[in-house]
Amino acid sequence: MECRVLSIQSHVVRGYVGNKSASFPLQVLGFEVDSINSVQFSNHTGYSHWKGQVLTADELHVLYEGIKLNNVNHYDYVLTGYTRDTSFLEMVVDIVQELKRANPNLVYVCDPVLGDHGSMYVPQNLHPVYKNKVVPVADIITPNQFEAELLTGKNISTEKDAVEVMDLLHKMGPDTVVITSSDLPPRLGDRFLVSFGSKRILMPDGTRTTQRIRIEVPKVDAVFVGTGDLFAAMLLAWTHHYPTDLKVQHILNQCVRNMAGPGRRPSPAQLELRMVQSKADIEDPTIVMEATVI
Ligand SMILES: Nc1ncnc2c1ncn2[C@@H]1O[C@H](COP(=O)(O)OP(=O)(O)O)[C@@H](O)[C@H]1O
Ligand code: PXP
Repeated sequence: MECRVLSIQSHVVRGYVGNKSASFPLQVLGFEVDSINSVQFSNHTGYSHWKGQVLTADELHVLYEGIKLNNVNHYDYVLTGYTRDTSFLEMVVDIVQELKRANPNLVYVCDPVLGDHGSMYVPQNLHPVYKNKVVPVADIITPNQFEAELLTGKNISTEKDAVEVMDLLHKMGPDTVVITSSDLPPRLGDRFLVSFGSKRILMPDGTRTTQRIRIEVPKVDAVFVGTGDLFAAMLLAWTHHYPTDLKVQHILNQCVRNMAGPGRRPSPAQLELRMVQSKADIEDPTIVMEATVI
């Protein structure tokens, strides 16, 4: 059956971030993707120069009205990433709420793109909008450590802190929280990357429980931009196909490990392609990694 995603993220002429990183892998996995470009930039903002346009809230509204007038505003998922404008982000919240009223089963996957490694790469005034308006309507969020700390006001220096931060994020709204990367010391050695996942689950007897995992995967010795966007898209895809499988993060990370042979640095495009392999393909028991229930 058709599964349709409304993806509101950046577009870049050169490179793979935002919709350029998320749409094609989702399409390969069988999703229909309707994309709205929150910005159209020459390249991502990590370059020395970048130029382009930012879509305003009014322009977003016009596009959404067009979809609505044709009565094709029926979505199973909304996926959002990079935005630069507060009123645009507020309009996204209005759209998500309206789409949820039309389809109460709609799942909103939000990558709260604010920054990384201690510095913001979007305007500061987006922070309160994510915290007070966007996160409360999201079902799945994928902050990195810096974003999780900003949203909760709590630093993560230990695994216990990470659990507390994920609990605080659950209290703000989302049932699924993934801290996609952290600076915590890996148990397997410093060439690994530590991330966390937490899911609030309604049990058959009506009680609620929280399942949490810590994942360590081999770190590729390079810095990527657009991996967060790709990650959020693939989390959407794999949680859709395997709704009860908490190992989704583990599976995704295996893809990254798979394409990184010794001494090889994958390009973002390769990374993108490897992340859409089938589940059977990527479950390779010879790969050294650790996923622990915490
Ligand atoms: N250097 C790396 N080595 C291995 N995997 C990586 C690396 N960088 C990113 N990833 C993968 O991409 C995911 C998202 O990356 P992250 O840097 O946390 O996102 P963001 O861009 O939002 O900060 C990680 O969970 C991991 O699976
Ligand atoms: C235009 C644009 N989109 C998206 C991103 C997000 O990239 P990532 O997936 O690495 O968080 C960035 C980060 O610089 C960006 O400049």
